[in-house]
Amino acid sequence: MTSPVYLDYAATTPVDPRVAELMARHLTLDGVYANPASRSHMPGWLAEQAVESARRQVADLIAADPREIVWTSGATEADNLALTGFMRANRARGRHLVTSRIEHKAVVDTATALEAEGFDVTWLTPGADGRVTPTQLNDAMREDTVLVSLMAVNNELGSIHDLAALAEVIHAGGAVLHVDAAQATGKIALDVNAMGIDLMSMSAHKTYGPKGVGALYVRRSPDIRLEALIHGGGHERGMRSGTLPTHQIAGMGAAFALAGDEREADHAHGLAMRQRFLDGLEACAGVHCNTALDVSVPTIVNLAFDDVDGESLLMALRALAVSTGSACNSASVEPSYVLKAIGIDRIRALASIRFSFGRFTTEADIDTASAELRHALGALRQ
Ligand SMILES: Cc1ncc(COP(=O)(O)O)c(C=O)c1O
Ligand code: FES
Repeated sequence: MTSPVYLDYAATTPVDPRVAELMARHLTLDGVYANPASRSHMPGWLAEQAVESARRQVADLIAADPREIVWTSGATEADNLALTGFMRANRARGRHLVTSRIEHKAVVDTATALEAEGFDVTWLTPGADGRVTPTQLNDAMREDTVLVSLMAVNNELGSIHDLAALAEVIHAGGAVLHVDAAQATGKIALDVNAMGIDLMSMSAHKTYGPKGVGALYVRRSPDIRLEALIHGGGHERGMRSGTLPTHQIAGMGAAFALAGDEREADHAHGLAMRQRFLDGLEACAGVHCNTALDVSVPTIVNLAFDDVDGESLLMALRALAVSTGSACNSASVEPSYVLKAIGIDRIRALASIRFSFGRFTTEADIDTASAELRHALGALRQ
């Protein structure tokens, strides 16, 4: 069996070969293998240098100061640290958190756990374009609102939030903005100061870096206080203990440096691939776009198909590696909570598929995808 055409970049991207090569050099005796916390010898200093240079590369992509970057195991941990760490540390100031119904489970489930801990959560329902508006947010703000968590780019739809406009409302209300940017790094320009972002979760593996590493941006001025969730040796200024995985971190740094250098080229490639894909489906009847293309990243297209069932369609599309929604929920037979939240009915949500592509997707991949789809739709509708 030939391997399927990979169109699930939103679940994870392949590691860029330039990144993989660098990571390998950080694992063995010939390279930077020591514990970066070891202060008593040169191998330790070299490892520390590698970590600090990666910290600068990550900070540079988002126009932050390297001292504002805290390494984590991924965006899930960064989301947990941002929400739980912030709400617990700021309990005395207020107990109200605002978020949306289309956040990733790492935010949704953390906010739900905080509700059980006695915090109060307002769940905003975005519009059909997958976006919360500043007016809507303004209406949800209260005296005791301390934190608002909204994602930069939605992982199922690709929709982009207008963070700068939302941040204005949040800061006017005296609260802090946390952004889940797992799907945004390398896709849209990010500048924490220009956009008014106070906390931001990032992940390496959505941006051509390795799985198992991420970071949380934590604003220093004004200083954001967080209560640590992982206690131990006091690494990362006490915010996240644990020996730093030098090779993972170096990989994330290199991947983020490439993301900055290649963002425009990646974007242009994404637009061309999306156009080719949609052109290839023009002859198909009963295809609806769940993604609001004009306000979304070009690399995620969520489509609904009339008169077919999603599971049968996925089965018929075995030549393509695609999914009905997020990888985490792909074992579920329930329709996506994200599609439901933007007002898509159950039947259509069940017959929806997310196509996501990226840096290494070729025209031939796209042509195979549209041909397979045309064929499967024809066969299933007969
Ligand atoms: C929007 C969003 N947030 C968080 C995550 C989780 O990131 P990680 O796999 O790094 O924990 C993902 C990816 O699955 C995501 O798409
Ligand atoms: S963590 Fe995002 S799909 Fe699972």
